[in-house]
Amino acid sequence: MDKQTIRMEILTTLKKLPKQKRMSYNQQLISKLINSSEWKSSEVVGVTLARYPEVETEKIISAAWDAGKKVVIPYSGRNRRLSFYYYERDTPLEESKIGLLEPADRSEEVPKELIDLLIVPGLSYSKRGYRVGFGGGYYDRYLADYYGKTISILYPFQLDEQVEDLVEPFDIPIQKLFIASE
Ligand SMILES: Nc1nc2c(c(=O)[nH]1)N(C=O)[C@@H](CNc1ccc(C(=O)N[C@@H](CCC(=O)O)C(=O)O)cc1)CN2
Ligand SMILES: Nc1ncnc2c1ncn2[C@@H]1O[C@H](COP(=O)(O)OP(=O)(O)OP(=O)(O)O)[C@@H](O)[C@H]1O
Repeated sequence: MDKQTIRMEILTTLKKLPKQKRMSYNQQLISKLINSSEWKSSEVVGVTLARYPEVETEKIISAAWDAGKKVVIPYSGRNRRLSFYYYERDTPLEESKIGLLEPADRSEEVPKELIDLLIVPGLSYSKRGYRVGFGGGYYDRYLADYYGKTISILYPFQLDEQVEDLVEPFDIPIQKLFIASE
């Protein structure tokens, strides 16, 4: 199976997921996350503004703010380069070409050395933390010289050892996966 097929299959499954199930998974993930040492030891957390049917991140962002952490969100720039910016309740956003919400004011990029924890989005993962994302390699490029902590949060069906067969030299595994249980 190739990456494109995996992407389509997982997107289909995500879209079919009943609301109740989705809510219960999200609940589990947020509690696993906020009880983790990775979370507790981080002051600056990088996270995406997830869009349906991705795994939700809204409550993670609120939890970070409530815990007094700073949140940074990505902008997908030229040459598939990500840059991160502080995100607060009143931060102006704009819609990207593919419909993601991204920071409108990009005058002050947050250097990657300041980001303690990156919550990396993806569609499918192997146990070792290799991932298939939306394509583009934005995160692979960013992670190539990122030395902070990386985690991903996922629903049980997003774990797939077939991802191991698709690992390419530029792929960088996520350090820790938080997986909702059935
Ligand atoms: N919610 C969310 N935000 C995220 C990601 C994600 O997976 N989820 N990303 C995870 O990586 C980055 C953005 N990923 C992207 C992946 C593909 C394309 C894309 O297909 N772009 C079109 C058009 C771009 C252009 O014309 O330059 C293309 O490449 O054809 C854009 C961004 C950062 N933000
Ligand atoms: N460090 C890097 N330097 C240059 N090109 C890279 C690097 N990492 C990945 N790439 C390129 O980016 C593309 C990666 O696409 P892939 O389908 O693996 O993306 P993905 O991991 O699913 O997406 P994303 O990381 O955006 O969520 C490949 O074409 C690869 O050549």
